[in-house]
Amino acid sequence: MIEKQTFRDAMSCLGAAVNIVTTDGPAGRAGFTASAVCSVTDEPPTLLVCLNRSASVWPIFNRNEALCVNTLAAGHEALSNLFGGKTAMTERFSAARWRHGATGCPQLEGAIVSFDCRISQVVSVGTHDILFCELVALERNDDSHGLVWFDRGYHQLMRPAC
Ligand SMILES: NC(=O)C1=CN([C@@H]2O[C@H](COP(=O)(O)OP(=O)(O)OC[C@H]3O[C@@H](n4cnc5c(N)ncnc54)[C@H](O)[C@@H]3O)[C@@H](O)[C@H]2O)C=CC1
Ligand SMILES: Cc1cc2nc3c(=O)[nH]c(=O)nc-3n(C[C@H](O)[C@H](O)[C@H](O)COP(=O)(O)O)c2cc1C
Repeated sequence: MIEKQTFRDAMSCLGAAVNIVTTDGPAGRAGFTASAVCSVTDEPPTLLVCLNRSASVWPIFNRNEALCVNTLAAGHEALSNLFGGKTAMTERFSAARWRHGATGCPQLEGAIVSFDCRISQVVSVGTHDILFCELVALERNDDSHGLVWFDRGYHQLMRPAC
């Protein structure tokens, strides 16, 4: 049996994009930072987000049935920490500018890419819900540099000079 801490230490070796996942709808507005985001299939275009059921935002995502994955750019480190927990929702959202896409979920101005989605399926595994999200619309910003969560810290990724 692998200990939880041993698993986490190993997972900290996997670099991942950092995202602010937002929702809005009948249950209200919410957002949280997530590195557990992954492409699933391109027919239909679908990604997944893993959300801890003990997070304060879980009941809101569970009821709204739509979300937007906003992939963060270099310079978004403080915003990522703000959405990383223990902060009031109004404080999180007042720290940035947002647009509203097809689903009505908040899209972060300056995100590298925003995936506006409907939640198509939810599977519970252990402490988390895996939210399968079918793409409705997307917005890209090809000018900013990237941001990765690796070894418990942020690392900026420069685009190659052309
Ligand atoms: N999948 C998740 O729920 C993740 C949660 N976090 C949370 O952010 C905070 C800071 O994380 P780190 O500085 O990276 O240190 P950490 O030691 O808590 O986590 C190291 C790595 O383990 C994985 N991990 C952490 N908590 C997990 C969870 N509850 N379930 C599944 N995988 C998990 C992630 O890949 C994470 O980067 C912690 O509170 C952590 O729980 C961070 C990354 C992913
Ligand atoms: C870099 C980073 C990545 C995270 N990734 C995830 C994730 O993939 N899934 C998740 O459920 N929580 C993740 N978290 C933790 C949530 O952002 C946090 O639990 C969420 O903001 C809810 O906190 P609250 O219960 O205080 O509102 C991450 C936190 C950080 C700082």
